[in-house]
Amino acid sequence: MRTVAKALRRAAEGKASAQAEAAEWKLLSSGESNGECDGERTGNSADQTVLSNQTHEKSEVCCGKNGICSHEVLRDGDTNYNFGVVRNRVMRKASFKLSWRYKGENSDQQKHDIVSFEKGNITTAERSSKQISLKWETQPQTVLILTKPNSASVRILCAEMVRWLKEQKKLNIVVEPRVRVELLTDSSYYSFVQTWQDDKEILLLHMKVDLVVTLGGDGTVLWAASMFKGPVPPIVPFSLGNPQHYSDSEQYREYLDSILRGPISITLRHRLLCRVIRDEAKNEYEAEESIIVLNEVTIDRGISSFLTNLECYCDNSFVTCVQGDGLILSTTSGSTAYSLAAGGSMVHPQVPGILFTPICPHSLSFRPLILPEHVTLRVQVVPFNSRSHAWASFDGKDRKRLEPGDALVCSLAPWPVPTACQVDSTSDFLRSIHDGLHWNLRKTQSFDGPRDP
Ligand SMILES: NC(=O)c1ccc[n+]([C@@H]2O[C@H](COP(=O)([O-])OP(=O)(O)OC[C@H]3O[C@@H](n4cnc5c(N)ncnc54)[C@H](O)[C@@H]3O)[C@@H](O)[C@H]2O)c1
Ligand SMILES: Nc1ncnc2c1ncn2[C@@H]1O[C@H](COP(=O)(O)OP(=O)(O)OP(=O)(O)O)[C@@H](O)[C@H]1O
Repeated sequence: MRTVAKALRRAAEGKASAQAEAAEWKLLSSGESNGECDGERTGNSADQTVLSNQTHEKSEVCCGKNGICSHEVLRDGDTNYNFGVVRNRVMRKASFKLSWRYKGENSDQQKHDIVSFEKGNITTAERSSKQISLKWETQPQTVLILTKPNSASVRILCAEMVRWLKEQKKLNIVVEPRVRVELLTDSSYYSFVQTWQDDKEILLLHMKVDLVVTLGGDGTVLWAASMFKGPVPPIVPFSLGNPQHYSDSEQYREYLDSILRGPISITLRHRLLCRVIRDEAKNEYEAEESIIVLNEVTIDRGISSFLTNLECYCDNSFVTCVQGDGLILSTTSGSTAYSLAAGGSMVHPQVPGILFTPICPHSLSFRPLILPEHVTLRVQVVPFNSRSHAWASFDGKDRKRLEPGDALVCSLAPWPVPTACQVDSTSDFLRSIHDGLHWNLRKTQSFDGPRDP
């Protein structure tokens, strides 16, 4: 009973702490933080074009009741190549507006009433065909390109794309330090490409980058999302496995052109905010740094041969005790990844919810669950009856050891990952399960044979 009471208290504290963290990020984004945004200017070394965290003087976030707006007021650098060298010219980061789009309608009509109580009758608004659309209000200026390492074809495509975006679209290009070195090894032409020197600068990327392009597979999108611990700019994933993008360079140019012009159909992919709370912590504020995942957080037995023994709570309610190889708490985007392999349902990424999927439970009746988006989940390694410790891993990375009594608290993060669609959310989801997973592929039954009279 003591464990239960303690866990319930911590679940409530966990939610408060996540909300506090969201508020902190809002402050950071609006430039009212304790000065972290206003760090010292990063020097512009001769051979390296670097980002500075000083460029973000002030940002305004404009979230009207109808739709979601983004306006960031930034201070520009003196050249196109370096952020934050001169602090006296004000530039707007490309702003955009999100609105619900209805099938057959091109207008910007927005509708937010999901439930209506007119004349005492409860009705729900028709919302099955909603597609979120992103419309640029000012032109994007800065693109971050992230690439899968060790791939010759990605490297070639990246060099070609950087050149085209710079020469034809006059955009500022930011890449990872590794990629800048690769580009400069190919040619000194690429010296205009920007990067960062210090990992702390990555924390401010969301204020400088209008668009992220990923060249790779799902793992590269996960990598891109993991770089943004708060708000995420729209991501345009170029999937290596998708011949549509790669058959010739004309096609990717056309696609990028349409993205830069807008409007773009996007999928808002929810993420999970996870915190590890050690048994000895006196309160939630002693939690370790939170981690945000796009696919899932997994608590498993690692190399131990013993069953994990995990006590699970959803808000104030006891859910169950997992005795098996472990548990996956997945987003709907992650539902087609590890959770699927463990028997979870595939869920459209726009469905708000958290998947609760056991890994090899030693029970005949443990079916996976899908819980609503607003809950806080708490998974504790049972303090007294566990034969071993457990391991938490985040999007398949960053494993953390959980001792008996340690807990993982997880809820939906306030910063989704907006990804550009090829067609629209639903077509893209269906195509990914057909092409990527060969869902329900079966030899067509032959025509000749027995029939109903
Ligand atoms: N048994 C399993 O299926 C299993 C085991 C471990 C990890 N994973 C998944 O791998 C992910 C990490 O990906 P990685 O690329 O860094 O590792 P990786 O290189 O080992 O690739 C894992 C595979 O999962 C696919 N994948 C990742 N996210 C997906 C998604 N949302 N929908 C459909 N397929 C997806 C990738 O395309 C890749 O083919 C983890 O988040 C986890 O979901 C799956
Ligand atoms: N920019 C990056 N820096 C470091 N690691 C990266 C980067 N981009 C991707 N990775 C890692 O490389 C691995 C493979 O990436 P990715 O999944 O994109 O390629 P893939 O496995 O060939 O694609 P697919 O999804 O088609 O199977 C992933 O584990 C990912 O975390």
